[in-house]
Amino acid sequence: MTSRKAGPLKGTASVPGDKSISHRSLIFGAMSIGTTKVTGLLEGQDVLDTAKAMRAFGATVTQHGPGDWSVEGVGVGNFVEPADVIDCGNSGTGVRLIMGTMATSPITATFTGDASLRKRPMGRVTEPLAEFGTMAYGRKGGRLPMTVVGASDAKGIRHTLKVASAQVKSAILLAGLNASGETVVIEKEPTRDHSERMLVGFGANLTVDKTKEGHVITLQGRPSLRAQTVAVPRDPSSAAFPVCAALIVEGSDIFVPGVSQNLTRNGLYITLVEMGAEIEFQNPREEGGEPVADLRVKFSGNMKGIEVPPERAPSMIDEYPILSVVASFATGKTVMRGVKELRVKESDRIDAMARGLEACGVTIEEDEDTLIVHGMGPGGMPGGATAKTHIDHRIAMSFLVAGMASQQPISVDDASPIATSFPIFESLMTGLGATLTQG
Ligand SMILES: O=C(O)C1=C[C@@H](OP(=O)(O)O)[C@@H](O)[C@H](O)C1
Ligand SMILES: C=C(OP(=O)(O)O)C(=O)O
Repeated sequence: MTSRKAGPLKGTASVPGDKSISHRSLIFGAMSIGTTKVTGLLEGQDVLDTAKAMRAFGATVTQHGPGDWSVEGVGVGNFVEPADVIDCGNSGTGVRLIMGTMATSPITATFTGDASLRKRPMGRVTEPLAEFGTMAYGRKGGRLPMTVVGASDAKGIRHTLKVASAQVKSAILLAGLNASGETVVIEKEPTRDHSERMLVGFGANLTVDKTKEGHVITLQGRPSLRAQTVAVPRDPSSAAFPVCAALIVEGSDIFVPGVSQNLTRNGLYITLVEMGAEIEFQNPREEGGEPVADLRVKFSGNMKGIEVPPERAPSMIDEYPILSVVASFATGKTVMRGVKELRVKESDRIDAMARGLEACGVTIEEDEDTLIVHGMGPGGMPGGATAKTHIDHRIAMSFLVAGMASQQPISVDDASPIATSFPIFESLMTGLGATLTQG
C-alpha cells in the first residue's frame, strides 16, 4: 500500500473498540456463568482468533451484529479440552491470556500462531505459571508451537513480575481464578489495568494496594464469576493513528469521539501535548467503567522534540512507532529510553522503525533500550521509500501515516497485518482525506 501527501484531514474519526478490553470481554465471559453481552467489540483478526479459541474451550460465542456479541460461559475451572491446536494468529495478548486461563484446569492444549507470534517469547508467562504446577513444552527459547498441561488442584501463588507486562500479570491472575486461596501479583511499574477492573466487574474478589514495592494485586481463588454487559470504549492505541496524522498534515482539524483515557493507556497523549500538539480533550466522562473523552485535534506546526520519561513506557508501549513518526516532523531530538520491550512485539519495533525512517531520510540513533529521532520539522521528511512491516500492524500504519506528510510517497511492503487491530484503517483514513492506494 502506498500513502502520498494528503490535503488537510477533516471530519470525524470513529475508531474501533479497544483491543485489550475486547479480548478480555470474551475470555472473562467464557469463564462466567450466564450470558455476557458485549457491544463495540473490536472485530479485528486478533480478537476473532480469541473468539474461536473460547469456542474450542467450550464457550458459546455468537455475533449478533456489527460489534454486538454474546458469550455463554462455562464458569471458572470448567474449560473443556480443545480437540485441535489453538491458533492465536498474530496475537500475543490472545495466546498469553488464554494460556493463563487454562493453566489451572486439568486439560492439555497446544498453541500456535503466525510467523510473527512464533518468534515471540512465551517463557515470561509459562515460568510464573509453573509455580502453579502448570507444565509447558515449546520450541527452543520458549517459542510456539507449545503444549500446555494444566495443573490439577493448584494453590494460589505470590509472584513479583520480572517484566512490566499486562499480559503476564493477566495470565497469572486468570490462572489464579481456579487456584485455591490467594494469588498475589506484585508489579513495580503499573501496566494497563483492564484485567483488574473487569475481574472486579465480573464479581471476583480482587484488591489493589499501592505500596512502596509497587502495586500489590490480591485475588481470592475459585470465585463464581457472573456474566456482565460490557460496552467496549474506543481504542486509544488505534486513535493514535488518525490523531498523529492530523498533527502532521497541514491544515488538518479532526474529531475523534469516545476514546478511552484510562491513565494506564494515555502516555502518548501526555507526550504529544508536551511536544506542543493541539489536542483538546472534550466532554470527559465515564463509559463502560472506563474514563473516555472526545478529542479535537489540529495540525500542529510547532511541535518540539522531547525526552520521554522511561517510566511512562508501559502507558504508551504500543504507541512508540507512531510517536517516532510525529517526532520526525517535530523540531529537535525526541529521546525514547527504556523501550527494550519494543524488541519483542509483533516485530522488533525499534529496528523496524529505525530502518524505515532512515530509508525515508530521517537520522536515527538507537541502542538495545533506546530510540532517538532527529526531527526534520513540519514537511521536512523526504520519504520516497518502501518500509518493511515484518507482519506488524503498527509498523504498517505508522509508515502510511508518515507518507501523508512526507515530500515523496511512502509504501509499505505488506498492509494486510493492519486487519489484526484496525480493520477499517484504510476507509477511515481515506474518509478523512488521506490518499492510500494499493500497490
Ligand atoms: O494486556 C494487553 O492487552 C496488552 C499488553 C501489552 O503487552 P505486554 O503485556 O507484553 O507489554 C500491549 O503491548 C499489547 O498490545 C496489549
Ligand atoms: C503488541 C501488540 O499486541 P499483541 O502483544 O497482543 O500481539 C500490539 O497490538 O501492538
